[in-house]
Amino acid sequence: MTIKKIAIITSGGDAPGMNACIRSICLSCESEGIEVVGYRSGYIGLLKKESIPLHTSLVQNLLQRGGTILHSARCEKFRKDQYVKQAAKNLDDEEIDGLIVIGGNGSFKGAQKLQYYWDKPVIGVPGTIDNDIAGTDYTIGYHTAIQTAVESLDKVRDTAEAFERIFLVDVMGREAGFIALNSAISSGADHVVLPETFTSAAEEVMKILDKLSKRRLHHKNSSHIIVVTENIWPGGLNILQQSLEKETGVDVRILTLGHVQRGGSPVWQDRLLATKLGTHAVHEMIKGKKGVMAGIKAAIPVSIAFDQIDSESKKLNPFSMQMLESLMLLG
Ligand SMILES: Nc1ncnc2c1ncn2[C@@H]1O[C@H](COP(=O)(O)OP(=O)(O)O)[C@@H](O)[C@H]1O
Ligand SMILES: O=P(O)(O)OC[C@H]1O[C@](O)(COP(=O)(O)O)[C@@H](O)[C@@H]1O
Repeated sequence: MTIKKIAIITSGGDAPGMNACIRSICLSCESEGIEVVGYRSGYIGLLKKESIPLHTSLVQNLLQRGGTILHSARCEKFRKDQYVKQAAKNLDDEEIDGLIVIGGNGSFKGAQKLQYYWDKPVIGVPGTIDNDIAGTDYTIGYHTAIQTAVESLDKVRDTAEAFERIFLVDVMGREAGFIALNSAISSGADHVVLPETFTSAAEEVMKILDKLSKRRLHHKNSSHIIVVTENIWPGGLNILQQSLEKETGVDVRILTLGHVQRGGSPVWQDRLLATKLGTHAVHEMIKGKKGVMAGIKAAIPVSIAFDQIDSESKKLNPFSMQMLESLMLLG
């Protein structure tokens, strides 16, 4: 089948580098003589037929811009088959020959369903700060989110040190510890609470107290930074704050980094990844591939079928986890 016109959506949590990916898709299509449109706000735009032509003039200077010019959204309706069928019909009505979905795991579930009801190709590109998509080493936005977290953690260290305080810093990741683990290592944090290793609040408090007392043998009167993955602490971080204040007598403060981790100009790793994956997605579509994610393995673009993406298989790096245990005791 000849591809004459394709569409793009950005769906789920936005991530720095989504714009760079849109640019890459448009430029690759331009050189192949393919027309490109974008639907606004993910699957919502697809259902409302809200498309805009993406001329190459529109994507100039987009490489370095955070956010997504197409806007993003979570569309609950799309979980129902009737709406997926409606989207397939809308794409046919607009004579679209292929769809590229830039998003996370949820967006790919929608893309997989759409592929079931639509005979033209649907290709996913992993875009989420969480890096929680199996089958790809990295996702677009992940490196920028870590950079943002590390810059904040460095600043927190300055004020924590001045007051000899303990800081609990809440970072994003949904149910995955990739941002937490790597921002903790890169900022020299004293402890990290990860969903992958969390057992119970009581056990984690014991671990924290043990680390703090060992660290104090080396560094008296020092500050402590504890990075905690969001949504993990039963009852919220103020419960941990209270128990640490009680046990140590030290002032404990909480900082939630929140959505700043999703914003900002993408770092070079995300620009490069987004550019590679956007181009790869277009080339794969031209070759006739469908129902796949364009991912990256050892710096080489790969294609993985949606039904082969095993969400359990994406693990934190075991070397990093071991290293963290030994380094954190020394500061
Ligand atoms: N099981 C599903 N079936 C169909 N569509 C889904 C499904 N899960 C998620 N989606 C669609 O993908 C959107 C984004 O999913 P979400 O999990 O919020 O973000 P992300 O794609 O970043 O993981 C949802 O709002 C919905 O429109
Ligand atoms: O913007 P919202 O709806 O508050 O969502 C917050 C969630 O989105 C994320 O920032 C990104 O997650 P997804 O890319 O999977 O959507 C998570 O880290 C966080 O838990």
